[in-house]
Amino acid sequence: MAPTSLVRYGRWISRLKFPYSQAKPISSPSPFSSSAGPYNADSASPGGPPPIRVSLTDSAGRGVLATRKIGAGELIHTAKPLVAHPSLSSIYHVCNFCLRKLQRNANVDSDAHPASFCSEECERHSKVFNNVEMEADWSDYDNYCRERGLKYPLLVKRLACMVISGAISSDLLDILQPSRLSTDMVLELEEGYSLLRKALVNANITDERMLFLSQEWYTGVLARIRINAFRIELAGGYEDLHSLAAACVEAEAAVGNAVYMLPSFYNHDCDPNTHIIWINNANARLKALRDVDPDEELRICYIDASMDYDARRTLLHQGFGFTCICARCSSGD
Ligand SMILES: C[S@@+](CC[C@H](N)C(=O)[O-])C[C@H]1O[C@@H](n2cnc3c(N)ncnc32)[C@H](O)[C@@H]1O
Repeated sequence: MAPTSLVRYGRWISRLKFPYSQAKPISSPSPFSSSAGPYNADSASPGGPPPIRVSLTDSAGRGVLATRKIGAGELIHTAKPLVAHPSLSSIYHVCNFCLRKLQRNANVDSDAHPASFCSEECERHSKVFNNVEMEADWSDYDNYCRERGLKYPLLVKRLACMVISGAISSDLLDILQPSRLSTDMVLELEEGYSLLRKALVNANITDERMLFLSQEWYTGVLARIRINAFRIELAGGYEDLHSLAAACVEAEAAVGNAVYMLPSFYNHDCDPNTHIIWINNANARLKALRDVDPDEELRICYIDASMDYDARRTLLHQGFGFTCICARCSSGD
């Protein structure tokens, strides 16, 4: 059965407010600006929108399909985060907005507030969350994340601050697929929710501005982030595949995590035809790994493809909650 076209790229992109990715002309030097286009949040060639569409697939929900032939190595599109947050171990070393590594002479001594930025531009863009974030004391919440090794609640905290500041609507992520959370998992989230609420109440954020902040909202956002967040490792200037492969082997720990809109619709394949990379900051680049035919689905690999069959299946099941139906898995490789 041919995939049913659900959404043309530009339709929903124009419906949503993008805090990290306001549509700007090409001349705007936003840190998340792509090379072109009025929707430079998720854009590729100067000539128009990316050569993709989001459609229903036969067996893996919605997916991203090529609308024309795409050549190996071609940049399909770029994508700016809807929300990004440095990992706690990187917080003094990367830009609090775009996750770019800070220069050594940046003001990041141990007494400095973690909100360091790589440029005035990033500092200005960060106002969508930073004014609210700076009002609260996050020590208990951050400790809760640190002690449990949790990274996604940091993204929820930032999203909540964006909603409070009026930069985004509280339903921004609703379009994304949520993961199924067990009752035990939901109970575990209660502590994070009450710590987030407490930090904001103590910062005198009014009830009116926190109307959206129910436990249901917190759980729903985390359930979506869990499936759709990307762990960001910067390749730092490596663009070609061989150099990137070498860079990945040497890569330091992730600088942070981010959620995107379009990249969230890419399904997984253990032998992918597309990959997502980050060069200097959280601005993602989706590139074809081989020639792709029109109407062929573009798939990325969510995990380390070099793992064996059993390890891949366990990880995909535990981390993403699905049993992979890709051709490689079907062949038992
Ligand atoms: C990041 S979302 C991708 C977009 C998603 N299909 C949607 O409709 O929004 C990941 C989810 O897509 C589905 N999926 C992705 N790749 C798959 C695969 N190879 N086999 C089966 N399901 C897959 C799973 O439900 C998974 O949890």
